[in-house]
Amino acid sequence: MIRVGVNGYGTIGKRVADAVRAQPDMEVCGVAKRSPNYVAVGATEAGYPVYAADDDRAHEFAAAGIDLAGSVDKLVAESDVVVDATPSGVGAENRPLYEHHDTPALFQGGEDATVAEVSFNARVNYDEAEDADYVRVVSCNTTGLSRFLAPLYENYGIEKARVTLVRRGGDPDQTGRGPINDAVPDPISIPSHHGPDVQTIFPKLDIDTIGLKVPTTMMHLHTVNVTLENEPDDVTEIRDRLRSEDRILTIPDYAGIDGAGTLKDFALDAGRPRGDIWENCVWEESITLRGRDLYCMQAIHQESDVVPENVDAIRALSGHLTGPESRSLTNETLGIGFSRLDGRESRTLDRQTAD
Ligand SMILES: NC(=O)C1=CN([C@@H]2O[C@H](COP(=O)(O)OP(=O)(O)OC[C@H]3O[C@@H](n4cnc5c(N)ncnc54)[C@H](OP(=O)(O)O)[C@@H]3O)[C@@H](O)[C@H]2O)C=CC1
Ligand SMILES: O=C(OP(=O)(O)O)[C@H](O)COP(=O)(O)O
Repeated sequence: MIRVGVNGYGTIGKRVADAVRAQPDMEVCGVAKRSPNYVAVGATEAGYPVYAADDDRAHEFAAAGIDLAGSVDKLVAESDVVVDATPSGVGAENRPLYEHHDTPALFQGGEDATVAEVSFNARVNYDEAEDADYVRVVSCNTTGLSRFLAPLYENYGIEKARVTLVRRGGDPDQTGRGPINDAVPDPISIPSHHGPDVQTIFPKLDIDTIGLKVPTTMMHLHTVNVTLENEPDDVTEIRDRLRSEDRILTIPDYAGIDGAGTLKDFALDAGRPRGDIWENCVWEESITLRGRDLYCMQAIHQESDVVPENVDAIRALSGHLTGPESRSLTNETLGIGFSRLDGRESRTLDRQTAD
């Protein structure tokens, strides 16, 4: 059993902890939290030993009636691997703690790429993490782009990728974020950090990215334009390649899923925990070919798409399963890949091919 400690139990940390607990070869040895709020209460109710991320605030946990198992130092010492899911920049400050205990660690996409030896995506470069002690799981948007680009890169070659990222303003629990009535270039300069970040996964890829923020908490939405090196036979060939990817959910036109709202409703109806959508969500109708130019739109659930990647990165660091074995086990245990939309045809796309 791989003993996993989770340092930072927020949006990402709590999801990673639950996903780790679902694995037959892993156990959660504890989670570190800074504030004794409702999320900390949830951790105790879920049965996770709670450790203090900040010793100076330990007395606040006692006052709130939350028993602590110790300080984060003890959690790191007892873990085989630590998943650091603290806010951007804090992970880098924590790295000396992991080094001190000789404990391998994962960092998240809010950290600079220099925080770790390898930036990770399970579909593309699992093997590179096998010899590493410190791995960074790239951000939600970068994960979504890497999954989408991988089959295109492998099968056709990519001359150039151009992506506009319509970014959610904040997560549902981030009550202070916005905008609340605007569409804001973010960043206003081009490229956004996502292009260079994708290049930490595909070092030779030519990609430009543009970002803006809008007033929603649900999902990010990408418009993607890829100039392929070799022309596919037709658009259904692309659709079928995307369909065969384990962490891409393709949405047929009949489904009536017209945006992030219906996607979230679909996930809740399907009984997904917290309404999470671990897969990229690609609208089949949007897949369009003009010669070697491919156009497409996809939605990315920012709170959850990196969760299976964290699970696979833990295995990569521990080195006891291959990438395909790990991905398949993670998918099976979390329920990734099953969709009640499977096997249904998209009328519009088939018409487009017939034309
Ligand atoms: N949210 C998202 O959409 C995504 C986030 N990421 C990345 O994941 C990482 C975590 O983000 P997210 O889960 O959203 O963050 P949250 O703010 O939701 O959670 C952060 C957690 O870290 C704890 N924490 C805060 N400050 C410290 C500190 N100084 N030392 C130790 N622990 C601390 C918080 O504790 P407390 O609440 O008790 O203060 C909380 O438990 C970031 O790198 C982010 O960029 C990646 C993909 C998507
Ligand atoms: O990793 C994320 O997005 P990103 O890929 O735009 O950096 C998360 O959605 C966090 O984004 P935030 O930096 O807007 O909180």
